Amino acid sequence: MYSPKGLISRKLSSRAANSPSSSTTSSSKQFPETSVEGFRELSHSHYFHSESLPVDVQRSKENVTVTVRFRPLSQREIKLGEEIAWYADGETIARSEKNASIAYAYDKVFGPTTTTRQVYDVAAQHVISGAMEGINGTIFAYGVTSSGKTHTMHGDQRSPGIIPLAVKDTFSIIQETPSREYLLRVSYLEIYNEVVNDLLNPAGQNREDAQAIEMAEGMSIPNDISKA
Ligand SMILES: Nc1ncnc2c1ncn2[C@@H]1O[C@H](COP(=O)(O)OP(=O)(O)OP(=O)(O)O)[C@@H](O)[C@H]1O
Repeated sequence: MYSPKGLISRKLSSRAANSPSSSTTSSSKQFPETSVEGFRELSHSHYFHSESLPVDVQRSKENVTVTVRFRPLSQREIKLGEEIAWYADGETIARSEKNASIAYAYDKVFGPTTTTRQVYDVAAQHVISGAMEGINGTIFAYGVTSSGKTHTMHGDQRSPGIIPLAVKDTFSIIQETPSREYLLRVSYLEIYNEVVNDLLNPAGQNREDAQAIEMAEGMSIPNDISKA
């Protein structure tokens, strides 16, 4: 369901302005070209895709939404004298610092001060509530190395990521709906260089399960529900 190197979802309305390889995108078939093109341009950001209902139903009638999150420069990058190359111009535009005429439009663009909670509320929460009502949904993050995918998806105790926030919401909904019986299955996967890694496999190369379990325990999920 989740990859710390990337996140996916279902309705896309990625629109890239001034990009030769992308125009208004209204179907998921056009998604790969549009997202990959934009992604390569945005080195300190990553895409956040969510399926199910769009971020803004009034504005978008697409099944897939694409959200961009810019992270702040790291201390190391600041020391190296690196500069911000792209910034969030308003709520939907990613604009080049060097050439203001180059801009890409998305369903939502978050700047470096945005919290993961805010990203979750806008771009992911509706996928979880939809899934609990039987609407299939997918959320994935996609971006270059160090763009912030793990920070957004996994997070830490201080700033829980999309996965722990989604798990918490899922169990809250279960708790609030005693008349219905739920069966939850959980997997934790990473797709890297087209290889799928099972992050819950103790023999796997890239284990993040210990940290994930620690975080889930810290979120006090009631015993009777966590065993369901
Ligand atoms: N929104 C943010 N605010 C503050 N720091 C961030 C943010 N996003 C990422 N970082 C920091 O940037 C660094 C790189 O982020 P992260 O490890 O999440 O990237 P990644 O895309 O998962 O990288 P990789 O593909 O190499 O696994 C980390 O130190 C992380 O804490």
